[in-house]
Amino acid sequence: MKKDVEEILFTKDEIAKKVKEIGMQITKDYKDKNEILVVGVLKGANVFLGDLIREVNIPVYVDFMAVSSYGQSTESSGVVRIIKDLDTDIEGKHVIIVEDIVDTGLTLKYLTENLMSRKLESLKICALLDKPERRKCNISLDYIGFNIPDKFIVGYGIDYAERYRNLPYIAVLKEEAYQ
Ligand SMILES: O=P(O)(O)OC[C@H]1O[C@H](OP(=O)(O)OP(=O)(O)O)[C@H](O)[C@@H]1O
Ligand code: HPA
Ligand SMILES: [Mg+2]
Repeated sequence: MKKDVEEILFTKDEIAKKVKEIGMQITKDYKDKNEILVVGVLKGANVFLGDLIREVNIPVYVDFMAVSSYGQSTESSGVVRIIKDLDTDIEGKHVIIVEDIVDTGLTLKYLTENLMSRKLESLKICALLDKPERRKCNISLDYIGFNIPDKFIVGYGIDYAERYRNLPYIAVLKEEAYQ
């Protein structure tokens, strides 16, 4: 796995520091609410969500949606498929969508429109990584960890063709690894 890595963008410690900061900010912003519901977007956001909720110091409920648009490619198919919907009714809830990466933005556009139709109390978006150069639609992010350049990255939950999710850091993949 490591031989396929061109460059480490963020180390394990840098990620942990950033996740802690985001967790503190969420705690502050929602301190007057009884609870929040965090919706993780599987599979990529799984690792980030696991670390993030342990840095939030108010009652957190967790649910997941699974969507996919990249499959075996480094380019979005443009078609977002729901593979698993939420288990719970989110009407009246304060919801935060937790994403690993925002690239074209198509996944989040689809998800926000879908969740907004369920009459929730409030909706915010938290993404660890933002690749703004590649955006194909307009979405506003409430919590962002790092801005990244227009390169295909892996690690800390994020895959290429289902591989590299278990790298503890976030890295740029060598081109030959996916050609
Ligand atoms: O902004 P976009 O261009 O839509 O890309 C971002 C989405 O793409 C990845 O998911 P993917 O479809 O690869 O599924 P996965 O999380 O199971 O890897 C990533 O985890 C985001 O959910
Ligand atoms: O840079 C990326 N890497 C892996 N998966 C992704 N999905 C959107 N962008 C990316
Ligand atoms: Mg993927």
